[in-house]
Amino acid sequence: MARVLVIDDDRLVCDTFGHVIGRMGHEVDCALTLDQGIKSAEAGDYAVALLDVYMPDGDGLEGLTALRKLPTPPEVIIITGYGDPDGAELAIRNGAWDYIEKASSHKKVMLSLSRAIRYHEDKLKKENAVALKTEGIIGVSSAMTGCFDELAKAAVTEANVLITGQTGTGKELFARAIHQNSNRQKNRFVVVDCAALPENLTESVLFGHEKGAFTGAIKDRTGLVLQAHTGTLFLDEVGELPLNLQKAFLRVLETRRFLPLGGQRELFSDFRLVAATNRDLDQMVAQKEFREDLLFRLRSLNLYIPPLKDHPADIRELTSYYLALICDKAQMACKGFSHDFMAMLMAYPWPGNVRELIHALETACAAAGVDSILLPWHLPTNIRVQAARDSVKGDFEEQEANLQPVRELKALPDWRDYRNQMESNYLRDLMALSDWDANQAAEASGMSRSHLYQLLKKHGIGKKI
Ligand SMILES: Nc1ncnc2c1ncn2[C@@H]1O[C@H](COP(=O)(O)OP(=O)(O)OP(=O)(O)O)[C@@H](O)[C@H]1O
Repeated sequence: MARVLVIDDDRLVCDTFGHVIGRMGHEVDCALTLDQGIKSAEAGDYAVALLDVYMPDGDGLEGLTALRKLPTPPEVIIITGYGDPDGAELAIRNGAWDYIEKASSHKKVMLSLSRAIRYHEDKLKKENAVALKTEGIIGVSSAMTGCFDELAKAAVTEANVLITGQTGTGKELFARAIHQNSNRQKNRFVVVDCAALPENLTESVLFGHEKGAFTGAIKDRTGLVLQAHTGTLFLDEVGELPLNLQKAFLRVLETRRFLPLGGQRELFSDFRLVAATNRDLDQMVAQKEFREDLLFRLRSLNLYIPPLKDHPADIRELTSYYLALICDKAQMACKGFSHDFMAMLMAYPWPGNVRELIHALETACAAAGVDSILLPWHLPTNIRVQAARDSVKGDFEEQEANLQPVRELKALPDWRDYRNQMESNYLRDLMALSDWDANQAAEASGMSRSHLYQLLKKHGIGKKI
C-alpha cells in the first residue's frame, strides 16, 4: 500500500480521485490549496502527488518545482481540466512523472498511478541499496539480497535484533554491518562471546568490578556493558548465556542500568543490542533452558541467515572473493579454478557454511602450490570423499533399481590422505574455536602445547582471515 496526495481546489475532483485510488488499495489524502499540498508533502511520506495545474494560490508548475525540491520528493502527476499540449511538455520537462486530463478514464489514471508508484518504490529500494555499507559481505542470490533488505531495516532502528542461522553463515558479519550502518557507527562495537565467559568472572567481565570487590580485584575494571555505551553490544552465542545471567541481563535490557561487583552506585549504559545464536531458542524456552521474557526482548527484530547450501548461487562469487584474499595474503598470483572444481564446490552441502568454504579454499591453494589453476583434487579430502560417495550413491541407487547392487572401492581415498586431512580440519576448527589461543586449544584438545605447535607446523596452519 502506498500513500498518494491529491492537490486540487475542487473537492469533487479530490473525492473522485480518492475513490479510485482507495479502490486500488492505496491511502489517499487531499489538499485544497497549493500551500497546504506542499506542507502535507513535506510532512508525509507520499509515493505520488496528483497536482492540479491551476490552483487558487499559485501555478501548479511552480508547485511541481517546490515538490521536487523536498528531501524525499513524491512522483508528481499533473492533472488538468483542459487539454494543453504545451503545458504537458513543460510539466514533463520540469520533472513531472506524467500529465493526465481530469476527464481521462479511470483505467488511464490507474495505469499511470500504478506505474508511478512502482517506479517510486524501485527508486527508494535502489537508493537504500546504494546507501547500505556491505563491504566484505558477498551475496547476489535472492536469499542474500533478502538478508540485505532486513539488514537495512535493522540498521535504521534502535530495536534489539536477534540474528539466527547455522554456524559459519555470517551472523557476526551481519551484526557488524548493522552497527556500521547505524547511527552508532562511530562508537564501539563490543563483542561478548557468551560461550567463552569465564565461569567465576562472568559478572565482572560483563558489569565490571570495583577494586577490592573480591580477592584478586586489585583495581577497578570497566565491564563490557559499559564499554558499549553509545555503541553496540553484540551478544554472540546468546543461547549459551547461563540462566542466572539471563535474569540479570533481562533487567539490564529493560533499564540499561547495572551494578558493578562491589559497587555502591548503579551505572547507566546506552547501548544498542544485537544478539546471535545457532541454537533453537524457542525449543530451549520449551525445555526451560532459556527465559521466554528474555527471548521476547531480544527478538524485537529477527534476521535469519540461510545456510550456504540454500544459496549456492553465491558460491562462485565467494570463491573468487576469498581466492583473491588468500592469494594476496600469501603474496602469490591469484589462482583460477577449473570447471570441475566449481562443480564439486556446488555439489557439496557445506555443513560448516562459508567458514568451511574459506578453509577449503585455503587448503586447495596450499595443495596447488605453484599451479595456477585449482582442480578438484586440491580440495580437502572430506569434500572429495563426499563427492565420491554422492556419485557412488547415485550409481548405487540406479543399480539398486536394476537389482544389481554395486560397491566402488576405488572411490575411497587413501587412508593416510584421509587421516591427514581430518587432522588438518580438526586443528583449524580447534584454533578457530579457541580464538587462536594456544593455551586454550591445548587444554581443550588434551594435547601438550609443544605437540600442538608441532602439528600446526606440519599442516602449515597459522592465523588467517
Ligand atoms: N556472505 C558472506 N560473505 C563473505 N564472507 C562471509 C559471508 N558469510 C560468512 N562469511 C565469512 O565466514 C566466516 C564465518 O562468518 P561468521 O563468523 O560471521 O559466522 P557466524 O554465523 O557468526 O558463525 P558462528 O555461529 O560459528 O559464530 C567469516 O570469516 C566471515 O567473514
